[in-house]
Amino acid sequence: MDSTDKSRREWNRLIKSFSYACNGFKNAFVQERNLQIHSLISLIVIAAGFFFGISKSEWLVILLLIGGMITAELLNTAIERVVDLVTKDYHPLAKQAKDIAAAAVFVYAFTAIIIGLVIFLPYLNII
Ligand SMILES: Nc1ncnc2c1ncn2[C@@H]1O[C@H](COP(=O)(O)OP(=O)(O)OP(=O)(O)O)[C@@H](O)[C@H]1O
Repeated sequence: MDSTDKSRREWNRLIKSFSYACNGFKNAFVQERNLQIHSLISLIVIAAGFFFGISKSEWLVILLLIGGMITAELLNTAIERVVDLVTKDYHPLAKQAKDIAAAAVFVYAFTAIIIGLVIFLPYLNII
């Protein structure tokens, strides 16, 4: 196999991985109301960023928060699916796994809200 074939196969693998990730996002988005709500809030925050003309460093923080929030929600969904795959019966460890994953999203969301307020409140001339 020459190097052109090898790099074509690498590209195909990369494209396949990307399409699996797109499918994963689509599935989670269609089925998870929380992910839809977080995506909507993200769009509102982006619109607010344009409206208030926030600085470049503020944009970087906001984008990091949005990416982190959606990533946390996706990981939470993945954990829920794995738990449901392992058992449909009540199990204290299943409960712990789901509740801890949900807590991770909550902690991230709470942090994001605080940082969001620190960024946007000065633009509202409230503080
Ligand atoms: N197999 C299980 N064993 C024990 N507790 C479970 C099990 N499955 C879910 N639970 C618990 O029941 C509650 C509801 O879980 P559920 O799977 O409906 O997710 P959820 O928190 O409603 O999230 P979502 O709305 O994203 O589905 C949670 O406290 C969860 O820990």
